[in-house]
Amino acid sequence: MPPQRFAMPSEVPGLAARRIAADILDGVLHKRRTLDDQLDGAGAHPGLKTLPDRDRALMRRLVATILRRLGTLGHVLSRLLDRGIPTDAPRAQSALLIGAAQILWMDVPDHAAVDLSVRLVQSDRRAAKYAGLVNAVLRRCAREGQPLIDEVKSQTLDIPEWLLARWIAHYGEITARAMAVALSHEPSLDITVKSDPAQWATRLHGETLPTGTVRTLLQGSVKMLPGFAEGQWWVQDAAAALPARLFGDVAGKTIADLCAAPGGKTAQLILAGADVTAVDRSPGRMARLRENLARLALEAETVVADAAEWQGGNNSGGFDGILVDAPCASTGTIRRHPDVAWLRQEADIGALMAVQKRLLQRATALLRPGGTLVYCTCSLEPEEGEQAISTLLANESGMRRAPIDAGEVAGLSEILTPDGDLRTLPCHLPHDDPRLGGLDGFYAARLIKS
Ligand SMILES: C[S@@+](CC[C@H](N)C(=O)[O-])C[C@H]1O[C@@H](n2cnc3c(N)ncnc32)[C@H](O)[C@@H]1O
Repeated sequence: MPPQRFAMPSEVPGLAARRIAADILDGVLHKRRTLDDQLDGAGAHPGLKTLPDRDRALMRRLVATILRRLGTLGHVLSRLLDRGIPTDAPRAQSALLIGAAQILWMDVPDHAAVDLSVRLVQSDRRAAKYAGLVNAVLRRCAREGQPLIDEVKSQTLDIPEWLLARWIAHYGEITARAMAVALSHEPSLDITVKSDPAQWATRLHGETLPTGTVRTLLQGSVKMLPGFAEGQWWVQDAAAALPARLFGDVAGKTIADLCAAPGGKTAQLILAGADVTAVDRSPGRMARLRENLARLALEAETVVADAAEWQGGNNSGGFDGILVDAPCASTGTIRRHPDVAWLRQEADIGALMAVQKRLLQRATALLRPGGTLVYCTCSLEPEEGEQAISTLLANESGMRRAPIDAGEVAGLSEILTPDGDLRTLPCHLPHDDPRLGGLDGFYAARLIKS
């Protein structure tokens, strides 16, 4: 945990936000800590509490921008630094990244970006000797940065090589590169509303997507937006809002959501009239689910358990529906969680596949005959999607695929596979303004138990 040195009353405005950004960036790049872990819950950076909402939002955007463009930033800085990025003072490295990201992609005056980064290194014992270097490099970045970005525009430096190679192998070169480009843009804020999307699109200065999601470019704390405190909507990527709809009419049906927290899909199912049992292994995440449902004035039974072992509680005859939104490599969420690209390792996929297989087996057992299983992951990796389902179908003769029709997904046939599964990609739903286009990468399949 960083020392308590953030709320200094006489500090230059904006410096605390940059210092916390630097700590969090160090956490991701050098301690392999996720952004979620450092931004929320028990492990959150203690300085966050001292930041006004506006600075907190700016800090989050700054860190996300750096992680989203890390490969390109590395290229730009290496071209501007004769002897490479200093390795003996991590704060000098983060100050350079923070300064350059603001200059190149954010609406911060260049002189302020340079000044704050210089102050950042000056206040660090090991990095202070690099104040002159940081000043000179960032001034050059303001003058020469854009052409240096253009130099590598056709390359895909912001996606780790191993991951890009997988995407090329599965989706082909053109699609994989389009995915990488889509991931380099700051994403919109996607919202699922309880009712009347058109009205909420107007109130939130956004637009309604064909699937009913409200998409807006508003920034800052979502808690301050109209309708949040009143529980009229929740944040949910447009692609993440699709799997729960694949059950069709769920009014009065029993549905077990086996990996439920923080509850976006649980909320959709309750709102559609289902009697939902929400299961999640993590007590902390389940507490968030309960908090979210309370704000939305929605009710579900909640169970903290390993769903791969769970016996179904009081439901002895089997559930009408089971949703498995399995833990996965999460490579489909890199737009919104850019740390995933740098923290995830290819070796993780095998271990996650084993968990997915156990969850699918249990889900099959918990379903009543004729019941519907929807399996989904926010992963772009076929092992966690298409292959997981073909393995299940090969081993469980009592399960068959119920192909999804384009009419169920607002006519978007491009997001369906030839087998009738859902497969959204970051480059789907293109828009003239790239920030308003794109979807998280999701896979979903619908199966029926005979
Ligand atoms: C992708 S997230 C679920 C997101 C959620 N469905 C939503 O829409 O908000 C995966 C969840 O699975 C939970 N999880 C992982 N392994 C589990 C297991 N064996 N049993 C139950 N939950 C598990 C994690 O704690 C995490 O909350």
